[in-house]
Amino acid sequence: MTLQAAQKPTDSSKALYGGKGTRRITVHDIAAAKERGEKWPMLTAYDAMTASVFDEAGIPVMLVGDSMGNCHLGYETTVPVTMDEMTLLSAAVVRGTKRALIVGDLPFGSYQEGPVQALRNATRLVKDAGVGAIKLEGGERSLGQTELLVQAGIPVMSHLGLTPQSVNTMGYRVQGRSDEAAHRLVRDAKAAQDAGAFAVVLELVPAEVAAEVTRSLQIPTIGIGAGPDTDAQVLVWTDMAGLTGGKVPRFTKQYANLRQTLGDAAKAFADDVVGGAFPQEEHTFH
Ligand SMILES: Nc1nc(=O)c2c([nH]1)NC[C@@H]1CN(c3ccc(C(=O)N[C@@H](CCC(=O)O)C(=O)O)cc3)CN21
Ligand SMILES: CC(C)C(=O)C(=O)O
Ligand SMILES: [Mg+2]
Repeated sequence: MTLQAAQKPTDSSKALYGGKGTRRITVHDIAAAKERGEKWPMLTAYDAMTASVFDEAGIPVMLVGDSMGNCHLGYETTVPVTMDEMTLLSAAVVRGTKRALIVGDLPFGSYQEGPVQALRNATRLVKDAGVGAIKLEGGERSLGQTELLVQAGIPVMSHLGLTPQSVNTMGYRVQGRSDEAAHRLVRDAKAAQDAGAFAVVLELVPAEVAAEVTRSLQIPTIGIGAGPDTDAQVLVWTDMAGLTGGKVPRFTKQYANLRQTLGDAAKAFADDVVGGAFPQEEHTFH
């Protein structure tokens, strides 16, 4: 934060979270939040109904993550997710929301061939699904893609550190632990910023490294497993709400236990049907 920004009185009515604004949030609002030194939350969403709940709760930015692969579509990883799946679910999330900036994740194989492929697929998410921005993994390795998209008028969110689309070469390990890897991360982040990215996701990197990247950039950093010093925090919504089955990453905090709640509701319904307690007169037409 610049000294000038620090001394500016904060206008809380403009806040991304808790502010009074009702129109759709844009990347300009994200830049303004960084100027004010405001921290903000981001959640993934994969369907219209859940997205509408988060929109009404005031979540300012939602990511239609390719984590839909393992969290919504039943795949093992994010790798199999297709552009058709991403387009369908992104359109649903856009329809379910009025205020949040919706970011569509470019899935594996939809931008690695080069800038032209990236532009074709990002354009599809903007035109057919209505997203306000797209996200892609990689800093220097995705430079050409980022530049062409920004030139075409599509806001780009970069994603560094653990990039799950590279699970087959990287695994799911903390990134940027060595000095060399930490320097590479700072370089990648600056490259993304110079190419025109409006924000950078930092996934599973040491807190100290995420703090250094955050200090080095003018655009906001969004952490997931990256400690407390990033400008924003993102979680996969099913992890945050306690709906994900099985093991969840240690960086997740569970704010509800939807898996238990939904399972209990299903059992209560089943018990009522089997025992004849549902339907009752008020549920019945004559
Ligand atoms: N449900 C879910 N939550 C996520 O956060 C998430 C996904 N799915 N799918 C896409 C990526 C993959 N992510 C992952 C996957 C595994 C680990 C993991 O196993 N992490 C170890 C730490 C490993 C280490 O210490 O190096 C952990 O115990 O958290 C982390 C992030 C994050 N994303
Ligand atoms: C974890 C976030 C950053 C993501 O890329 C996803 O949900 O796909
Ligand atoms: Mg993703």
